[in-house]
Amino acid sequence: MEKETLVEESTTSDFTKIYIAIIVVLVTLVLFLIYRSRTVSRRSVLLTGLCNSGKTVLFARLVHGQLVKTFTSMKENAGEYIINGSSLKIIDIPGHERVRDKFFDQYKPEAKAIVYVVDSTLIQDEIRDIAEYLYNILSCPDIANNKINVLILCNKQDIPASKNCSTVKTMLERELTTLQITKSSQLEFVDPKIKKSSLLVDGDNFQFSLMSSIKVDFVDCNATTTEDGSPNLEGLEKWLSKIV
Ligand SMILES: Nc1nc2c(ncn2[C@@H]2O[C@H](COP(=O)(O)OP(=O)(O)OP(=O)(O)O)[C@@H](O)[C@H]2O)c(=O)[nH]1
Repeated sequence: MEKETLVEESTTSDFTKIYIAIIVVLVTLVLFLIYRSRTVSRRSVLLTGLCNSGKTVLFARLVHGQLVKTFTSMKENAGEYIINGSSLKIIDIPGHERVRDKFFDQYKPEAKAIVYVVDSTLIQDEIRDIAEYLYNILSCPDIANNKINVLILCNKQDIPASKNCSTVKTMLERELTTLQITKSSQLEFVDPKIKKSSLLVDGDNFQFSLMSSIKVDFVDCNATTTEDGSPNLEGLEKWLSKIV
């Protein structure tokens, strides 16, 4: 009789162990599925920059391998770019001030990298706007926290008045130095504790190399719009092949 009770007890405890194991596996599976559904896979390259910098021409060159006639976009363009046997999704974000933040916010969760296109012929006249939009991108927590790489693409190098990428870099560093001082003092006025969050780098002098979580590269480019002119996308394509 005693033996029977012992056998019964051990069978019951075996069943309990199996039940617990099944529950643990099910809970883990459910948690994993919830985690998977919340993590968006990052495989998009966002083409950003002011109006007329050349994003749509570049998009058409990369995605369709051809030259297109463009006009100011108010909607995004999206397409696949194949490189080294893999594919990246290229998203051309319109540069118009009224819509660019909306589209940037919509696509930043899937960004693997950001290409910031600059019209190198207008850098002197547009430096404030160019630096301000770039500041907004670089100070975006989603971009810094996910260590998203950024390429500053100095476009329209076929035009003699254009500045090359090392001049563009120097001009942007100077402007971003001013910008982060202005932004941080404005914020300090509102709340001294949030001053630090507005700085792109520690210290007053901004340099791209001092940014701790975002790597910023520079390359020259021309997406050339004439039928007979050959484009130069070599630097851009090399960079894309590294991040794919
Ligand atoms: N010469 C020259 N012109 C270019 C180059 N890339 C673009 N363009 C011209 O610049 C103008 C603007 O090009 P888009 O590609 O429409 O500019 P975008 O950045 O998409 O502009 P939005 O749609 O307003 O954001 C067009 O007239 C293009 O033909 C280039 O490398 N060289």
